[in-house]
Amino acid sequence: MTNDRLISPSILAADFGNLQRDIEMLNKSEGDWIHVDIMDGLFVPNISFGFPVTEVAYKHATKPLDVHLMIVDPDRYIKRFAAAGAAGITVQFEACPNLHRTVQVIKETGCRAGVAINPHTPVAMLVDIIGELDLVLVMSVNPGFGGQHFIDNTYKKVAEVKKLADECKPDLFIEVDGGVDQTNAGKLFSVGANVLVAGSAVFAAANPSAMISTLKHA
Ligand SMILES: O=C(CO)[C@@H](O)[C@H](O)COP(=O)(O)O
Ligand SMILES: [Fe+2]
Repeated sequence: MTNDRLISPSILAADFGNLQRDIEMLNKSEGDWIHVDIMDGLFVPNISFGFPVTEVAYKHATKPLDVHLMIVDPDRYIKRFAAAGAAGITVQFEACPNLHRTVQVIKETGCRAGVAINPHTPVAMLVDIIGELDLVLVMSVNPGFGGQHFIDNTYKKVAEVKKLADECKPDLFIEVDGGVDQTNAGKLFSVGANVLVAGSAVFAAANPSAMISTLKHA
């Protein structure tokens, strides 16, 4: 497995009536992680799901759970998501007034620590913390919903994260999330992303597993 072109399909777009089936499909696919979107109706204007669904995903998955917390005050729930099966936990920069402490709490659980930045948040806001992170997630839509249109300014931001990472954190995972499909995946990898999240592109495809392969080799 190469480490520079990972795909993290988002189960937000899965069929929740057939979640076990969809996770088993992901297990057999070329996908690397399984992206789990947690939305609280406060940080974002939508509620997705919480611990029970995360636990079901963990029970059936043979791949690491990549948990994306779009919630206010995430410190309250980090340990519980780790116990529910997260391998990595990503919090939103905009939801964390004491970000070093939050990252420390994630690391204490043994999970990979990630920070996501919204489309309007400059990459420069991460300068003083990037060395502590395992993953930076560049949001390419405003978080809260699947199926939104990819924001083109993301390419520039990914290149900026890559430049920073080359200076102080060469093994950083640089993840992109929102509106990722076969029209932008290749360019995202070429400007420095090494993990792509895809929900609608995968689960709306006639052959989701083949779409995962298409994205991975874009
Ligand atoms: O975090 C989010 C949305 O806020 C994502 O992870 C979505 O689940 C991606 O869905 P698509 O844009 O790929 O449909
Ligand atoms: Fe996400």
